[in-house]
Amino acid sequence: MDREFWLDRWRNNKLGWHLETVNPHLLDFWPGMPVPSRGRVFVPLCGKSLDMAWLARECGHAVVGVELSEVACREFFSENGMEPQVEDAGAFSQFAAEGITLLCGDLFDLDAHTLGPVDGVFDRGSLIALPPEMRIRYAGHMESLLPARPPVLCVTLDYPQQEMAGPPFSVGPEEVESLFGNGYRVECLRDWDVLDESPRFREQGLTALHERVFRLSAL
Ligand SMILES: C[S@@+](CC[C@H](N)C(=O)[O-])C[C@H]1O[C@@H](n2cnc3c(N)ncnc32)[C@H](O)[C@@H]1O
Repeated sequence: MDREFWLDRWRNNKLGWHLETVNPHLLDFWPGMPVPSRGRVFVPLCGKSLDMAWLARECGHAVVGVELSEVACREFFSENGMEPQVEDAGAFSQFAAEGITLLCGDLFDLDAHTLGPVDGVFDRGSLIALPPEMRIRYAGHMESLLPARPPVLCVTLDYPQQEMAGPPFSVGPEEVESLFGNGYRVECLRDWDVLDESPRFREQGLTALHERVFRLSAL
C-alpha cells in the first residue's frame, strides 16, 4: 500500500480497523510479557489506537508510536484529552504528552538511533497492513530498529487470501515464523475463529477468518 492510500483513509475517516476499546488481546496477554513496568514500548503503525493510552496510563510504560498520518496523531491526543508538544525530529514530526510520543512519518525512514531503546513491542494491524513484499521489508527493518530483540506481541489475521484483497492481508503462522524465526522463538498464544463476529468480512465473501496472537521471544 502506498502512503496516499493510508493518508486518504484518514482524511476520509475510513477507519474500519480502529477499535473504540483497548484491544482485548493486549489486556489478556500484555501482563504476561517480560517487559519491565516502566519500560519503553514501541507501537509501529500505531494509528490512534487506545492501546497506547492503556500501556502508558495503566502499565506505566513510556510509549513510542510511529504513524504516517498527522490526522491520526492529532486525533489520538485530542480524543484522549492530552495536549501534545510538537517538534521536528528529522524526517518526523514528534508529538509528545504524558509519556506517549508519536513520531509522525514513515516507519521505513526511522532508524534505531531516533527510535531509541525499546523493551517491548505491540503490533496489532501493522504486519497485516502490508502486502507480501513489504512484509519482508518490514521484518528486516524491525530487525535493524530493535537490535536488543525485545519481546513482541503480534496480532494477525489469517483467511484465504484469494477471497479478499487486503488490507488487512492474510498472514499465517508459517509466515510469522519465516519472517521473525531467525531472531525469535515464535509462540501462538491464541487462535480465534472470528468469522461469525466479523460481518464486514463475511459480506466480502470470506469463508474462514482466524485472529491469532503471537509472542516473539529473543532466541
Ligand atoms: C490497519 S491500521 C492499524 C492502526 C493501529 N495499529 C490500530 O490497531 O488501530 C495501519 C496504520 O498504519 C499506518 N501506516 C501505514 N503505512 C505506514 C508507514 N509506512 N509508516 C507509518 N505508518 C504507516 C496507517 O496510516 C494506519 O494508521
